[in-house]
Amino acid sequence: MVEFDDTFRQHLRELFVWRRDVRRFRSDPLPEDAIDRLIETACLSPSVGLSQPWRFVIVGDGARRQAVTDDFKACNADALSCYSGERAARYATLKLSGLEQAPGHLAVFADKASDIGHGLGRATMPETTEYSVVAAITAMWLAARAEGIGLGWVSILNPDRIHAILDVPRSWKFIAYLCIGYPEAECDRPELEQAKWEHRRSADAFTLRR
Ligand SMILES: Cc1cc2c(cc1C)N(C[C@H](O)[C@H](O)[C@H](O)COP(=O)(O)O)c1[nH]c(=O)[nH]c(=O)c1N2
Repeated sequence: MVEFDDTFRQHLRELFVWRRDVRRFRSDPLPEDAIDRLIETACLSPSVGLSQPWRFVIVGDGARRQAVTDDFKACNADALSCYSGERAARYATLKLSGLEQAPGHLAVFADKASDIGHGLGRATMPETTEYSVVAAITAMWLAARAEGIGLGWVSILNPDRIHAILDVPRSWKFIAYLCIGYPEAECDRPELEQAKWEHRRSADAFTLRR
């Protein structure tokens, strides 16, 4: 049996504290097998009915990467136009993707048509397919940080455009586009907190007791 001691638990807590959404990447490349290893770890995640609905697309093609970056720029301009006044001015200063610097691009989808798992757990809550994929992304995020690799989740994208750019099956639902690389800096506070956009609140703020 494997046991985890206090030192491990302390380190694990530090891993949670120091995991960041990274938008600023150094230009040095990742080890050749880094993304495959992260995918392997992600595949150890829980999934509804053991359906393993995650589908990963490693995006290495320059034209496709550029098309995703262009889509981000268009979506981000639209997002900016939804704010006004001081909030708009602040939004305009935020760096919300590392698409142009990150050596690794990874798109993640949920396969809504797969019969792996034989539907167990999904009849009343079909959205558990997507939840399972998000669980896998979280595992990957932490595993990456544990080896000094940063991961940045980009959602300011048009899912239909991403489908077309990456030419994946229609039954795959777009979940995340991840930038992966070595971070320029480490920090124990979210970048959005440093930029005074939002702050992390204590667990009490989100916990009811009945
Ligand atoms: C589903 C989802 C989608 C996004 C994000 C996260 C998640 C979970 N985040 C990252 C988000 O801003 C970040 O997690 C919080 O600000 C907290 O910071 P840390 O992750 O603790 O560094 C994110 N960040 C960003 O710069 N551009 C984006 O499009 C997104 N989209």
